[in-house]
Amino acid sequence: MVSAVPILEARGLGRIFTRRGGLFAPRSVLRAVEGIDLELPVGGRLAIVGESGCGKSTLGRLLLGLAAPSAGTILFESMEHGHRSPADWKRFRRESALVQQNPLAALDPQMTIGAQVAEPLTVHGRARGAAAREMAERGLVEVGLGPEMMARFPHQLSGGQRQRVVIARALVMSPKLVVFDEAVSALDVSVQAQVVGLINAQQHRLGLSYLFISHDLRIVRHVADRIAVMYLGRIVETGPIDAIYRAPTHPYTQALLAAVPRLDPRARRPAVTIRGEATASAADGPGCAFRTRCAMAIARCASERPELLALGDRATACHRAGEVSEPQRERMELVS
Ligand SMILES: Nc1ncnc2c1ncn2[C@@H]1O[C@H](COP(=O)(O)OP(=O)(O)OP(=O)(O)O)[C@@H](O)[C@H]1O
Repeated sequence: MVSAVPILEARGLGRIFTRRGGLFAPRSVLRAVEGIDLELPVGGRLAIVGESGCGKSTLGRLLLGLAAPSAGTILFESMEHGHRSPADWKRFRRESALVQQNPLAALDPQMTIGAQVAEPLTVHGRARGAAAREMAERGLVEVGLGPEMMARFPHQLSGGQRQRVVIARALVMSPKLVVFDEAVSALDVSVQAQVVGLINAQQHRLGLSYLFISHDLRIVRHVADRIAVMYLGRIVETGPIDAIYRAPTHPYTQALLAAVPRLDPRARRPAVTIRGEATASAADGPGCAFRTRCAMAIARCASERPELLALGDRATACHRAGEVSEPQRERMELVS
């Protein structure tokens, strides 16, 4: 059951990276994340999607306080990150977790699986010794791994088993908030399905609130209630996942979904990619950052940045939102 009270909120969130210039190149500023507003209700499951480099990981790290924002505020359980004392940060660290793509990099090759899953419990003073080991073993069983895994080392496990270990370690503290950042992207399709099932089961069991960051639109449908589509640092469309998949209104979301033919097994569309690439410079200036790749762009798109405007429980940042008809959409796919 999803509560209406947000556990996590972001307002006007931004992160700038300054790139040092070379001999002939001036310093440049990259707006990796800009103007992000979002709310995650207790028990909410929000997917963040978009192409590589659009700022998804940076957003996840900002929300977890692992990177400092250049602008905006983040509130977890109504407390601003910027106002946290060291003790408040400690509590937040206990109550939040990040699960990343590469389990081998996340695990220590020299430590047994049992010791690694128990580690957060001892580090945060929750349990130690036999009690911590028992909780770790239970955590492993909950992600479908037998107690015999306790004594093994990461290299003795398959990729899917290692990712389960990473999830067990993230969940052993019963966190309230988890950011899954491309958490299943490196796994085989069948293992992906198992891990997605596991995430769903654990979410249900713990009443977790989470962000699920992915570039893979086939997967997010199975793990999220709402979706936010990012393009060059900004959210361009957001809303309930079923409604957005059924009727996307932003041309970028439409193109992303059109590029995933297997979303709808009845559709016999070829896999297509959106023409061109997202270039960071397109986000500078007054217009829409997507206009250079958009088959629907008009003069206004170059002169005026579309705001993220709400319509009911969804919102879109496009001057031509919702104008695209089914036949036009087919043509758009052919253009790309
Ligand atoms: N520490 C950093 N210093 C400089 N630029 C950075 C840094 N971290 C990220 N960036 C840049 O910020 C932009 C957003 O990166 P980010 O990793 O958040 O995107 P992403 O959508 O998660 O992409 P991917 O899926 O490829 O990880 C990219 O252009 C990236 O090169």
